[in-house]
Amino acid sequence: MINSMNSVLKLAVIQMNIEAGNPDANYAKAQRYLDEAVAAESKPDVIVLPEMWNTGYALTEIQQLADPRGQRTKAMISEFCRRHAVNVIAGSISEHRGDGVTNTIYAFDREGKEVLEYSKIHLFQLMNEHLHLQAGDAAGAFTLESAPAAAMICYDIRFPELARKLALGGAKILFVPAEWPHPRLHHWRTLLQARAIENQMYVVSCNTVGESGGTSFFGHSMVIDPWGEVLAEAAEEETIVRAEVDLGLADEVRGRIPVFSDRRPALYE
Ligand SMILES: O=C(O)CCC(=O)C(=O)O
Repeated sequence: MINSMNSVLKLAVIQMNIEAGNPDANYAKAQRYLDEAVAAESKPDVIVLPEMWNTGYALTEIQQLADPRGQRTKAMISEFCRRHAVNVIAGSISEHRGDGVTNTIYAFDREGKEVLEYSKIHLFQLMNEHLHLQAGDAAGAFTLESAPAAAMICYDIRFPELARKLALGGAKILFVPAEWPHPRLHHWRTLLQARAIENQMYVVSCNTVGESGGTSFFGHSMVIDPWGEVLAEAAEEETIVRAEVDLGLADEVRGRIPVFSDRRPALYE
């Protein structure tokens, strides 16, 4: 466990191609990448998966394909976390909740205990999410090894109010699983860096790669520090992005430029 004396975390971000409409293939691939991530000499503390990694954007079949109450995903990830004593931000999956399907992140700690369930609250109309998915109704704050952390999903990063709320709640690191496509690479990079700089926190994004239904996903998963420096960035192929972060830097940056205490919310909220 980390504490105030040890806030360094090794990250492994799994940037993978997802086969739309083929959960069995995607669960098998995710398992292979998880195994590869922990096999490294420098074992990660936290592993991150991308958005909708079980089904991809097979939205017209999503009712049949989504994981009922997330049971298959939760069993697989929880067991993996326990076996390897590692935290996993299980990207997001399509979860069937009985009355509809949500785009939901789970996070599990080193004991295999679920510490976060967050369903995407802003559905992306350009890709018809609003026609097939139910939006969540709560923000994604959680605790990662004693530190305040948060998660948002893909399109959510266009809503700075959400990231600010999570940062005001104390989050020092924000995880962003995504399936973000061409041609908006400059939006992706700029928005992620902006969320890191304005909220003085780490941003860890995990995008997909490959083609699906005429849409091309560009990868470029990124680890950005609270100054906005890019510590690691993938290209457009499948890969595991590895980086080390020190959550103490968020406190240091917040101390040097006291954005939070300088806010004048009465004038603009
Ligand atoms: O906001 C964007 O440009 C992309 C968002 C997106 O692809 C998503 O939320 O799935």
